[in-house]
Amino acid sequence: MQSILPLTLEDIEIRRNGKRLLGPVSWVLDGAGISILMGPNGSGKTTFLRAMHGIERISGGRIRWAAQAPEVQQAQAFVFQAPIMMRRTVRDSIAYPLRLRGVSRAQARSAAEEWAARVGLGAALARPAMVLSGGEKQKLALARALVTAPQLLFLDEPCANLDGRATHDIEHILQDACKAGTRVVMSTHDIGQARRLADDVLFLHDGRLLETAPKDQFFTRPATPEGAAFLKGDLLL
Ligand SMILES: Nc1ncnc2c1ncn2[C@@H]1O[C@H](COP(=O)(O)OP(=O)(O)OP(=O)(O)O)[C@@H](O)[C@H]1O
Repeated sequence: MQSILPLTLEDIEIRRNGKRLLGPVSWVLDGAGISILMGPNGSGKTTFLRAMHGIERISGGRIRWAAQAPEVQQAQAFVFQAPIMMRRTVRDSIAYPLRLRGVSRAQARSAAEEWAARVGLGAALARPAMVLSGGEKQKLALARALVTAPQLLFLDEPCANLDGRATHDIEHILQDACKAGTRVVMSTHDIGQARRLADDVLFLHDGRLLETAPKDQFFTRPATPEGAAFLKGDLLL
């Protein structure tokens, strides 16, 4: 399949009710690895991820992909902070994106079982997805996203409801997905997680992309006073 990357953002801006939520932001998403969005609450991380994924109306600027619409949609996935569950079992929920892509029922079920085991839901295959705990829903959402081996995966705070063990497992799954060729872009509040996972960091403040830097550079020599203050744990007003 043709690569959907690079994704080029040219001065994109998002405004709602006269308020600027994001932008203007320019960025090119390409290559391999894990990019991590950091920034204080309300700095625009979720809005930025949603804009790239194509589910946020753009008020200005341009978004360009290297491929056409159907491929672009099929080759990417998004794990939401509060994933929406279907009225299906865990097994069928994970199998669903494959069924949509025309994979046979038997193959989809077998891939779903493999992914359920990988995210630690192997014992929950027959349970309704709706009754899972918050952390289990996040794991299911990750399995449902990765079962199609997407070229590009967006995640919004994927470990927000998870304990240390589950976070560790998810981080390894993301690193494996990355090695298998999935480009990952995610937000996190957890500076430790960014240090563990990031290849590069995008630092947002007040809807503006203040820094884009390789991880080591951002953590040792942030280029802006806001970035430095954020890393020190100061409140950014
Ligand atoms: N649909 C909307 N209409 C109006 N304002 C919105 C809308 N969605 C988000 N906002 C506002 O846009 C700003 C950016 O929100 P966003 O959720 O993108 O930030 P964030 O960095 O992801 O925050 P957090 O870390 O708290 O999840 C916030 O001030 C938020 O209140």
